[in-house]
Amino acid sequence: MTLWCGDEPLVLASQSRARRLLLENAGLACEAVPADVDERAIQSEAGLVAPYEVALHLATAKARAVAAIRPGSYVLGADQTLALGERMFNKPAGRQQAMHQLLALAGRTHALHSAIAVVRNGEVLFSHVAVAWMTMRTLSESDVAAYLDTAGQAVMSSVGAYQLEGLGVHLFDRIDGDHFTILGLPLLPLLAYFRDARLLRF
Ligand SMILES: Nc1nc2c(ncn2[C@@H]2O[C@H](COP(=O)(O)OP(=O)(O)OP(=O)(O)O)[C@@H](O)[C@H]2O)c(=O)[nH]1
Repeated sequence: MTLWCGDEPLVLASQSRARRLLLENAGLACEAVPADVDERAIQSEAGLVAPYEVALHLATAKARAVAAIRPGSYVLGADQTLALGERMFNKPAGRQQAMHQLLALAGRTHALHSAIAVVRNGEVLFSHVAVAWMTMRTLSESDVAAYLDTAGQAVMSSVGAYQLEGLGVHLFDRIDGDHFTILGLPLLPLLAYFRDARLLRF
């Protein structure tokens, strides 16, 4: 059963399991078609530096890339950036980088910008950027090592090296923002758009 009632399917232009599960748990069956794009090259060519602009530009680029090979479909692209002051982080390449990133974030507040864009036949029908402010506990190197030992390889799939709905919750003192934004998909404004566009059964 799906709540999607569009005359064409919903396609998620993302490899993210978290994003796909958020949509499926909301009753929106979708086809996942990761966008085959070079995110760093797109960001560099656009000359963007503001975290929310980077997230929006990449989400739109991913949606456009998949919409070009799925004519007629409603294609949802998404992207999340993590910023600590002027410094932006990407997904850690391995344990050592995850250790360094988490020690840099510890005891401070970083911003997660999550952007979404819906593209159909080359037209951007909807886009949105949301931000969450994440205040991490003061952590020692042994604290981070124990976390990484326990959380394992999964941390490499998140831009901040944590899954908030999992063991990542132990890293934080305070969170200001929407749960879905933190997981990388601002679901409430997306559902509002789909509802207004009469693409949902209710
Ligand atoms: N489960 C979970 N995933 C998170 C959390 N925070 C960030 N993420 C994931 O971290 C990833 C952010 O990297 P992105 O570049 O936006 O997305 P991606 O995983 O590379 O996938 P694409 O959309 O194909 O680019 C996304 O998959 C988010 O869902 C969290 O707290 N929990």
